[in-house]
Amino acid sequence: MLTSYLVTEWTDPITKAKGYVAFDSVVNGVAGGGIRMREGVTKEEVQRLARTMTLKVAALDQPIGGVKGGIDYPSTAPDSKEVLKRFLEAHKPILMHMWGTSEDLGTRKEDIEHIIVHDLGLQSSAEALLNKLDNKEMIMSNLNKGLQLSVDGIPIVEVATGYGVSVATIEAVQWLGKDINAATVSIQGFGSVGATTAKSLSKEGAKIVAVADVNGTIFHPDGLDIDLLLQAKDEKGNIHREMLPAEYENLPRSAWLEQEVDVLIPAAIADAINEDNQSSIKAQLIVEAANIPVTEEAERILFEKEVYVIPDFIANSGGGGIFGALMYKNVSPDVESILGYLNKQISGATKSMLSQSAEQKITPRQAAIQQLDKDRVTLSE
Ligand SMILES: NC(=O)c1ccc[n+]([C@@H]2O[C@H](COP(=O)([O-])OP(=O)(O)OC[C@H]3O[C@@H](n4cnc5c(N)ncnc54)[C@H](O)[C@@H]3O)[C@@H](O)[C@H]2O)c1
Repeated sequence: MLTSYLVTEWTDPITKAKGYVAFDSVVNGVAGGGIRMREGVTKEEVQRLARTMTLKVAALDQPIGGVKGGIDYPSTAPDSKEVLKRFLEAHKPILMHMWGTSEDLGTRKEDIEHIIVHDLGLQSSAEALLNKLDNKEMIMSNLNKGLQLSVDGIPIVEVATGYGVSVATIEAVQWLGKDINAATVSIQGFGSVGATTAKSLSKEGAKIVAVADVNGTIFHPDGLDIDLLLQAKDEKGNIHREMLPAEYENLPRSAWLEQEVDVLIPAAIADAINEDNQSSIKAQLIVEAANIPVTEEAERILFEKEVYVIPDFIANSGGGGIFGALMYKNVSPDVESILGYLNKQISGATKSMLSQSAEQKITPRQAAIQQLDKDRVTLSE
């Protein structure tokens, strides 16, 4: 049973939806982490996600703890923004003093920022974190400038997560003695993380042969045209099949996992790879773009079969890394500096994690945790 530093439980007075905020750790009185909205989210899932946040902020050397919010409600419901608003209103005191937040699965940064600034009257969704800094005004101005940047029309926070996943993938593929230009990839999820990962990896020359969204897997052995998929996707990450070429095959939702590819990238749900389906995996490398997409037991079994999992708190740290870069690392608010910082950070962490994993015959996750500051990540089970 996972224990957290602090957990709130909330019930929406109108829909009766449940919501949770789990602080896994608090450093300097504050913690950072996004809000997930999905039907079926449990307190335990939120606590596990908060644990990942503790590891992520420690890996990025940010002076904050790890927290996560979760609302058990369908993000596609017409009143989902109203539910999100009531959840944020109820947590206003925590947002003012302890919790810097952002988006996650099923929520959008613009919606969260809009509610926090316009409805709650705070300065920013990162207010609690900014209040701890001496030069708050200057950093807030850099943060606002940085967060407004975009690449090819896609907001930098989204681009950065996918970019970071692709940096970790390239390092790991090289470590396995392969070239990214010759690598084939299958991705679960085509929302903000899956789509930007696909875009970034295809730019680097990888061949994305399969992409799954909630409606099934789209497959083509010669590789999918990612720009076309991006045009065919809506803001929830649903791909409109009628906009795709007839030769693209429509396979069941689970087919993404079974493909003969070099790399699998789960970029959607928790526990996507588990004890029951891990035996169908043919890839040698799994890069966790989603949070907690591989169960502990599946990871252990796969490692025995020399299938390596690059952990979420290294691979998908790019989005959170931007906040850290602009708030704590003095990185200037332009695309080149931000992506350059993330590249150095994530490729360095991936390389040293993999060499320690090989040297000590431990999983990449165990190696990465060993490399973190013990005081930050002494976790209670
Ligand atoms: N958004 C971020 O900044 C961010 C950063 C780091 C990690 N993450 C993690 O990445 C994951 C995805 O987040 P997102 O923001 O891209 O979500 P999103 O809501 O934008 O997209 C989710 C995608 O997954 C697909 N999907 C949902 N259920 C599925 C299923 N059962 N099978 C196949 N596909 C399914 C949806 O169709 C959609 O394409 C989450 O685990 C999240 O915690 C998000």
